[in-house]
Amino acid sequence: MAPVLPIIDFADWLSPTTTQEEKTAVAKALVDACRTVGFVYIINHRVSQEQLDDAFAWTKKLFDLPMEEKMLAPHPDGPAVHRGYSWPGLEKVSQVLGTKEDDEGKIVSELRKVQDCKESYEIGSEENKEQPNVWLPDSILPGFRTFTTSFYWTCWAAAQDILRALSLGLSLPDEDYLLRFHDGHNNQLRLLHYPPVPAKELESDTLARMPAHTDWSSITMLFQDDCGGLEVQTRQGEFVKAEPVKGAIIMNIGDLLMRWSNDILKSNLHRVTLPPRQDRFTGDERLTRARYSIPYFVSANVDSVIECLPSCTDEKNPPKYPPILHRDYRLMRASVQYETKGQKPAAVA
Ligand SMILES: O=C(O)CCC(=O)C(=O)O
Ligand SMILES: [Fe+2]
Repeated sequence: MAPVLPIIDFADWLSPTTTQEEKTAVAKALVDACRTVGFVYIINHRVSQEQLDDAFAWTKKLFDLPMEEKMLAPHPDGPAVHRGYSWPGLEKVSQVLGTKEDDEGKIVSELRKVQDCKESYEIGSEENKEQPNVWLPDSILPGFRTFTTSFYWTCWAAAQDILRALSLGLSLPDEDYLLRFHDGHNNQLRLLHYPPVPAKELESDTLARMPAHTDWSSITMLFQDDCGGLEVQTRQGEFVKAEPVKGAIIMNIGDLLMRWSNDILKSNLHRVTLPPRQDRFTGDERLTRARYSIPYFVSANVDSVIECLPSCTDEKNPPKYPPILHRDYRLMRASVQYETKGQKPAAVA
């Protein structure tokens, strides 16, 4: 079945003989898709299949380690630093489900009770002093640090093409406009593992892989394995499957760029749920397959002032949001997601 999200081919963007018209066509197609569904597949980008295969192999090796070893690089307590290993249940992607009336008729927030069934490991630039990396001792997984820090910069090379194409497609004053707010040191490479779970737990919402959420980044680039389960909400409100396409980047707009573009580019809800095909289940319990994915979140420098982009406002469309320092925006978002105080997984408590 053909994927339902738009496919943007970057071959023309990257070719040394490309004309300005061809580049503009790629950029306009990208921005058109980002104005509606906010998610696209990007093919013929700079991240080779070999690099991707290696990245998934390292991801599997990491999560195959025993819990005690993974916990030698624990995610720090609280929302300020987002690095290292998060054990299943630590991160709650969407804590406030909505509102409901309590017994006295007062409107209160409905907090989620479902545990997220995933583990993750976050890596940033080694030069980012505000977000220091949390590494395993090298003897536990020799080569992991070297590979992942180099893969971080490979992803950044592909991200720069996308930021340039977005600047051109949005008719910003020049192609490097958005890049000037992004030096690459504030991005985040995330390795994700969703262990096998009984399908009925996901069907009955007692467990979740990743509930519906939007990303906070400027853009996110996601690599997924062939398990499936990622779904994206369209503007009509229905969730459609973002089927695995080998080697493709799934690129989406994050909340920061939506705000920055005066809501012209859309940051849409997405979630990870049951793998779509029956052959993804094994055994009596209908265990789902394990799933691995690798998102790369691209964010502006923390000292950037995020103020409506010049081509996204005119007399009829004044800026909807006041300027905000990116550091303040990030802290505001992180404090909702990570609230831990000394929690540890049962196995290492
Ligand atoms: O695992 C996936 O495919 C999606 C991950 C995701 O949406 C996220 O980490 O924000
Ligand atoms: Fe996401």
